[in-house]
Amino acid sequence: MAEDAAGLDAAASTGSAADCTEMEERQEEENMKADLEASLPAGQEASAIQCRDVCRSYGKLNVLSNLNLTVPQGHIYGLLGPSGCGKTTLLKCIVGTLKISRGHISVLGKPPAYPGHDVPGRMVGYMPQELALYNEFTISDTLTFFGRIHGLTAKETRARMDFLVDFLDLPQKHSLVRNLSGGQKRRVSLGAALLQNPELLILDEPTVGVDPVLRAKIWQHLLEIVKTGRVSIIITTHYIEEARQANVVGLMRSGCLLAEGPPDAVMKQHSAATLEHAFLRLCETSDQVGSKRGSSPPGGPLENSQSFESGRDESRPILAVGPGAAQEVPTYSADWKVRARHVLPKWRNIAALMIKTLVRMKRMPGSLCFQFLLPVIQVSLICLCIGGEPNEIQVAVVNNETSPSAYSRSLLSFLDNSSVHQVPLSHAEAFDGIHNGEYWGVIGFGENFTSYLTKRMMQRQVSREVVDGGSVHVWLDLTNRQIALMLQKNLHEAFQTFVENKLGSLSYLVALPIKFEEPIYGSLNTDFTTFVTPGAVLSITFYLAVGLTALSFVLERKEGLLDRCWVAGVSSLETMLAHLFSQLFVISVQIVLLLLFILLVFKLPNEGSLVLVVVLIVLQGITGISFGLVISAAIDDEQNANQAALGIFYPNLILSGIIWPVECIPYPLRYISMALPQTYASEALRCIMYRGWGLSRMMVWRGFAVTLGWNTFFLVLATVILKLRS
Ligand SMILES: Nc1ncnc2c1ncn2[C@@H]1O[C@H](COP(=O)(O)OP(=O)(O)OP(=O)(O)O)[C@@H](O)[C@H]1O
Repeated sequence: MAEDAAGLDAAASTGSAADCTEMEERQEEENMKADLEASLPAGQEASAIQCRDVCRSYGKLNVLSNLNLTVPQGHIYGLLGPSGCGKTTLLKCIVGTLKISRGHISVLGKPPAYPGHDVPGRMVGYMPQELALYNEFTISDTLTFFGRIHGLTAKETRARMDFLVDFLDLPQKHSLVRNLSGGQKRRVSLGAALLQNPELLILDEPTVGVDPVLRAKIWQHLLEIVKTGRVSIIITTHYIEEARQANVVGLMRSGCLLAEGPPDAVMKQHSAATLEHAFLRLCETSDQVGSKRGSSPPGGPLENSQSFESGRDESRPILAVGPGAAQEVPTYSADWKVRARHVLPKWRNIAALMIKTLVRMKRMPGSLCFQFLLPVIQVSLICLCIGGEPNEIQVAVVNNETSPSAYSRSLLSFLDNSSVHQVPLSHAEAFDGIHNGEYWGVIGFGENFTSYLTKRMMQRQVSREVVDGGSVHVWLDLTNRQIALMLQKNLHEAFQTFVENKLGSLSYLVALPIKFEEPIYGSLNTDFTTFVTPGAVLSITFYLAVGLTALSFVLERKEGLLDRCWVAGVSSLETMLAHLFSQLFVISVQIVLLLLFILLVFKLPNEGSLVLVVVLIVLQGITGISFGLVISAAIDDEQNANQAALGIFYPNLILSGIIWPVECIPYPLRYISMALPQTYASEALRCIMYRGWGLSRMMVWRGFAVTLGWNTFFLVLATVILKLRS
């Protein structure tokens, strides 16, 4: 506390002797530069990283404000600062996973992600703050995966792996990452950053959760690898004192660099015995000057820090190292071939990512089986439970005829007994029962039904009483339309069979004057299942692909895996293509199983080309993957991603005419329905399967065209969102 108070006093006296202090500071800066230059081995004055006037904000929150930082070549740079001051953000800007809003960054001679530059790529080893490891991988899988991306041969990877397992004191290399302790996982993550012997190491808190002995060993290794002068390291740590081993430290606060220089020089300048005290003094001085200037704009400490030290360049740290902020930004150029190569996807990376997905699938056999079987289960449930004939429908029968040869008995015998269960009752019991919900209908016959019906059949003119008495009277509970319709249909069919039985060739005399000829397409027995299934197959394929894609990407981003792969040199396009190809494998198996079930088990007809059927379903799967990519590009959190995927499920299912014909949708909504990915596609699939149509028919090619259109739109949208958000 005494020291803190002294620091505050010193800061207070700064204002009264401003000129004097300024001169002293300049002198100190000169001394610092001299110290740093003296610490540089000959020929290493070049800088590995240069940040000039770097600004970066998240929305309205300014995280980096005119930050200047220089990491000399062949040095360890310890970046220190309190939690939330912007260290991780700065590192992400340096490796290129975040774009800066203003300023200039040069990493190993060029801006990050510059065409033809290997940053991100092989030149940089990045250990993010998150563990960023695949839990289903073993240590060996993890290092092999990054080895593949960096283009190491299997032999090189093995040699490095053996060294790193030994050096980082890792468990057996066949241990699963998910079974490792927190500290062991961090060491695997560090191993992945060190794997390819990069020229630049960017380590975000590599020693958190690591025991002091291993921490010392890691620092010793870092000091050793920089000795050659080829490797430069920037490291953040919460253990401020361990940064004394760094060649240069940068003290950061509220998005600005307060000081930068060799640790001893920083401590000397602030008459502090430890780096922690030096940092405390710097903060106090910064606060003093800030409050003296009265410049406390709203927006929190990040903005306050911009007004550090009155009368000097705000962006300049107290102890600048290397070229000043005013240095001109160099211009870079790359010819079109390099630019084209930079944009084109690398098959090596795509293959590495696909192998990664396959290895993960292999490690999760339960989940893979579920993925394969889920669509089959869903479509089986649809075929079994939707559109079939109701069974054992309870119907009350009030028959006032008693004779065993009565027509009423004969007619009732033609009623399908498996679907209609007849319960003979008295008039009162029957109506009590239907009012109590025990029966779906009451079928009534008058006592003269047989004689009246005979008269109706034989005589040209009959009275109204004869017509009424010779009719079957039916009272229905129409609250369930499907059951009521089935009862009506069964009664009509029973009557038709009865008439044919009684009148034989003369039955046409009592037939309705409407004759349904052989159907042009489909069969007379077509049920609702036949209508629903094609659309359901498309919808199932689409949604499973949406779910898998959206969730896997959101989770990978959340765990820092996407960033880590990007820094290793994998582009967003390569990630998307690899995901698309590996998902295509899953979709293909799903589709084969789906088709086997609907065509062979549930015997749905397919009059058209099986190739067209398969291609259309695969394209719908790709639409699902593309839509999943849009969700994962736009949404960071898995809960929101889930909600987005589920949120569109029901409206899309209803509006696409999958469970009920589009013709029933009222007009303003019909336009939306027509634009949806599955409306015309379902229609096209029905046309192929039931009408045997090919691509020459508009209703078929329109389904393909709309699906391809959506695929393109979703993929472009996902790419644009990813670009805008990086
Ligand atoms: N994706 C983001 N969206 C919005 N704000 C963010 C985001 N990432 C970081 N921030 C904010 O930016 C500020 C700096 O965060 P950053 O992670 O760079 O700090 P840090 O110095 O690395 O902290 P720590 O030492 O705790 O890791 C914090 O206020 C944080 O809340």
